[in-house]
Order: sequence, then structure tokens, then C-alpha cells
Amino acid sequence: MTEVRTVTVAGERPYDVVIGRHLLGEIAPLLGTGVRRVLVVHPAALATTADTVLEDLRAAGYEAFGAEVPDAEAAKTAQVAAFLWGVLGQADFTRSDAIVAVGGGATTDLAGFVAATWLRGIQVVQVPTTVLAMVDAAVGGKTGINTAEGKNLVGAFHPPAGVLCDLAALSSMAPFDFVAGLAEIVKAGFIADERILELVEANVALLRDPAAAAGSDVLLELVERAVVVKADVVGQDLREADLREILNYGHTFGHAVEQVERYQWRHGAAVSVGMVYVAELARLAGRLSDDVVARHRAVLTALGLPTTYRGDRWEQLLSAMRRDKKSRGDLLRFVVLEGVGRPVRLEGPDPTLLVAAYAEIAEGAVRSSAISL
Ligand SMILES: NC(=O)c1ccc[n+]([C@@H]2O[C@H](COP(=O)([O-])OP(=O)(O)OC[C@H]3O[C@@H](n4cnc5c(N)ncnc54)[C@H](O)[C@@H]3O)[C@@H](O)[C@H]2O)c1
Ligand SMILES: O=C(O)C(=O)C[C@@H](O)[C@H](O)[C@H](O)COP(=O)(O)O
Ligand SMILES: [Zn+2]
Repeated sequence: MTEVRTVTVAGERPYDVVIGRHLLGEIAPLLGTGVRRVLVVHPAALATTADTVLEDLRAAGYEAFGAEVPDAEAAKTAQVAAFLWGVLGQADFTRSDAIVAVGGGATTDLAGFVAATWLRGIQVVQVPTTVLAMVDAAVGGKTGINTAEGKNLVGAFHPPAGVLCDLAALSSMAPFDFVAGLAEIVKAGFIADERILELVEANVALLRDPAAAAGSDVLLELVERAVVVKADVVGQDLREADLREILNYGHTFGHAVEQVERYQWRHGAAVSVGMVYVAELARLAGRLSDDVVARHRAVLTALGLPTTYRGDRWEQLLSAMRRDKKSRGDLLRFVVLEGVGRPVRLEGPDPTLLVAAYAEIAEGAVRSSAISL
């Protein structure tokens, strides 16, 4: 029998993250009682999976509708959210009805946001189909869309009713999309669970092959461990009053890269560079050792993820970073490490340090940390 792991997320309404293989038939139990209509939101790439989900839900007695949304980041717009509000309105969705999201993090962020806002909040069950969405986006109730000014600038905290992680779905992923998702697993390792880093470091070849990884015990353990890290944090601080900020490690710079690149970079790839940037910032601020910075570069490079960025975009990056949600007024705030598993905040760093850290990751630049090696 396929092994199933369940992680419960604490909160006002606790919910389960179920991790296993070939689990698609298990959506109905997560919907709870009283639901009659269900909208299944998915991109074209997941149309076949969504059809299976629709058939299962109809067979279980639900009135189930499908709604196809644009792929990836193009889904996270006010226009697409308005399209879904229209679909819900036309089909008379009430507060006892529900949304099921089938797709990567862009789909789960969008569908979660629409669920949070329709009638001021209906249930959403998340069925993440990328490794990134399984370990991060679908868990924790952060939902949102982008605006022209930046990433995730409009959103709501709206925890799901349940999350179903079917690792079998990952075998069809493009290799780079798969490893991009591993960046968030590596993030969980650096902020909270060193065993994650050890497992990744020992299994790089396997993890660069989505089909092989999808069937492995290593991936099951990595997904479970990363979900445990996320569940532990969001269970204590859903609304990001303080602790939850640690999940934003690497995101201040990473989100800025995504915006400057007009979302042509995958989120995980941008977070990969963002983690190296902030590791360098912490080193330059005297907080982090050379070894841990080198470990960032080594593990991310081994996975095939980027650790450098073009060197001629500082003004645009800085302006995007000012709109980061951790900023307070003119104060830029970063999550930095003082060691593996020891995240702290660095508030209002000297601007010369910000530029110096950029020089350390800029393509073509000679790194001072490289010189000292
Ligand atoms: N809410 C949160 O806490 C949170 C956390 C992390 C990331 N995010 C957000 O998640 C998004 C990134 O998510 P992502 O990396 O999953 O990207 P994504 O949703 O853009 O998916 C990446 C690509 O993979 C394809 N895909 C999805 N499942 C597939 C499958 N099983 N087989 C083949 N192809 C498949 C998609 O169609 C897409 O082209 C970003 O918008 C990011 O901001 C949110
Ligand atoms: O769950 C969180 O909190 C995170 O910060 C997780 C991040 O990986 C994720 O990308 C999140 O969407 C970023 O949130 P934002 O508030 O910086 O937009
Ligand atoms: Zn992220």
C-alpha cells in the first residue's frame, strides 16, 4: 500500500496536509459536510487531471464545474480573479460551496484568493501539482495576486480546508520547474531543519530527475519535512505578525528579480538567487560565516539553480525591494541567518552593504568572498 503522511496545521480551523501517491480520489473527504457546488480551477496543463477530479466529484454527488485559467504567473491578475468571480456568480455559489485548486503555486495563490474574497470567504481545498506548491504555496493560507507595481501586493490570509499532495503528479514536471520548487525546500532547510540540507546534498542526481524523484522515499521525506517546517510556523503566526517572516528568507531580493524580469523567471529560481544575496548581506554585516554562505552556493548550484544575476539592474531591484511586505515606511527589513536554523531580522542595513552584496552575486563581477578563498 502507498505510504501516506499527514501533517496537521494548527489554527482557528486546523486542517490536514495529506502527502502520498495516487491520492486524487481523496478530495471529497477534505471538503467536509454541507458542500453542494464545487469549482475546480486549473491551468490548461492540468486539464486531464482536473477532468478526473471533476468526474470523481460528480460521482460523489457534487455539482462540479471546471474553470481554466492562464498558466503560471499570468493567472495571478485582477482580471483573472474577476473572471472567476463571474463564474461563481453565474453558477450561484453560496457560502456552503467550495473551490478546489489543481495546479502549481500560481493557481493555488489565485484560487485561494478568489475563495477568500467570494462572499467574503468560502472553503478552498488545495491540490498542488508542483513540488513548490506542495511544500509551500498550498500550505499556510497566504493567497494573492500581483499588480503592475509588484508581486503579491493584493491578497488575504485564508487557510484551506485541506491540502492533498499527490507526489505521482510530479513525474510529468519539466526538470527546471521541478528543481525551481526545490529552492523552497532548501529554504526550509536553511531556516529550520538542517537534515533537509543533508538529504538534498546527498541526493542531488536523483533530485534533478523529476520522474525518478517523484517515486522516491527521499522526496517523500523532503516534502514532509518542509511541510512540517511551514506548518509549525503558520500554525503559530498565520498573519505574519513576526515569526512567519522567516518563511520569506531570500524573497526580498527574489521577488524583486521576478518583477524586473516581468515574471519570466520561475519563483523558485529567483528565490535561489535571493537566498545567496541575503546570505552575502548577512556575511558582510558580520552575522554569517563564510562556510554557510558557501553552502548556499554549493547546494543550489548542485541542483542546477541560479546563484547570480545581471549586474546592471540595481536601481530597479532596490525600488522593487522597497515594496516588500516586510518594509515598514522607508525601513528595509531582511530575514538573515546567523547560522543554519537561526533566522533573525536585519533592519535598515547600511546602503553600502546592500550594494556590496549585489556585487557579490552580480554576473561578471569579481567577488570579494571569492578572492579570500
Ligand atoms: N502562498 C504562498 O505561501 C506561496 C509560497 C511559495 C510560492 N508562492 C507562489 O507560487 C508561485 C510559483 O509556484 P510554482 O513554482 O508551482 O509555479 P507555477 O504555478 O507557475 O507552475 C510552474 C509550471 O509548472 C506547470 N505544472 C504544474 N503542475 C505540473 C505538473 N504536475 N506537471 C507538469 N507541469 C506542471 C504549470 O503549468 C507551470 O507552467 C508564485 O506565484 C509564488 O509567488 C506562494
Ligand atoms: O508563507 C509565507 O509566509 C512565505 O513567505 C512563503 C513564500 O515562499 C511565498 O513565496 C510567499 O508567497 C511570499 O509572500 P509575500 O508576503 O512576500 O508576498
Ligand atoms: Zn516563495
